[in-house]
Amino acid sequence: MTPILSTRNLNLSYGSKQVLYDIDLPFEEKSVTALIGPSGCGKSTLLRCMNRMNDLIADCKVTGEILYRGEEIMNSDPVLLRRKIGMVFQRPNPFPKSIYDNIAYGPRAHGTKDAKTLDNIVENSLKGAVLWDEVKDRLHESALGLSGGQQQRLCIARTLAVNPDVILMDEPCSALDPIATTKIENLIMDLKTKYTVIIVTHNMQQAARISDTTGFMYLGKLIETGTTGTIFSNPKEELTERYITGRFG
Ligand SMILES: Nc1ncnc2c1ncn2[C@@H]1O[C@H](COP(=O)(O)OP(=O)(O)OP(=O)(O)O)[C@@H](O)[C@H]1O
Repeated sequence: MTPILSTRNLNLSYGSKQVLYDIDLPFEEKSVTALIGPSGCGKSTLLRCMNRMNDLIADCKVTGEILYRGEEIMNSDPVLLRRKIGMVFQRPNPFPKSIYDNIAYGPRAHGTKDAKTLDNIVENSLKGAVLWDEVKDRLHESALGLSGGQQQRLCIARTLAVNPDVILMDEPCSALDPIATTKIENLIMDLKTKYTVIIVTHNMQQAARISDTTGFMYLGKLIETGTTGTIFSNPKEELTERYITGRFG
């Protein structure tokens, strides 16, 4: 199978400090890939490369290839790329606007004006993020009145509203309680029927529960990647085994 997204010989430096080394990693379509590894190993940096978020950081230098559907992403329009490869952050970051306007913001920015079309996008995106039933009677109230878990599902719905292919998630549950975390984990498993999900997580149980493929990183290198079952039960590398058994990290 051809991966939807892949990196080849990807190196990245912030100024004189190199933080990613020769990363070769394919991401299969409609699957969940978890990136794990100790703090500072480069997981978020790698994730941010996938939709050129690192372009926004001064003195960040990237070399190598990142192919999205066979095309080098550095040749793409970053705004269009971020529409196809959306991102959900660690802390829910709704706009200080109504629930409706949070979701309609992206489609409006991309030129959708028709009210009925926007209504449909808002409803379908909220349904896609399993939030519709909880908010359908308060769409015009402030999104800041939602709980943290609801805000995070709203941010996922906001990503879905512009019809992405890939959703990047940077520790999306780290600010949430266990019940809200379970809802997001269940949602991620639903999302992979339509989307490709790449998630950075510190929580190894979470990676084991929800991902199909796991990549283990250490000091900016991809040490090992494989099916999640294999990485957690029979890793090839001793370093991976030491990490997943909690002997460092
Ligand atoms: N904007 C930046 N400028 C300079 N250095 C940075 C920047 N962002 C990250 N770094 C450095 O790059 C390295 C990798 O950081 P990154 O956040 O990608 O790691 P991580 O594995 O996601 O860590 P964590 O799990 O703690 O979030 C770290 O040494 C970090 O200090």
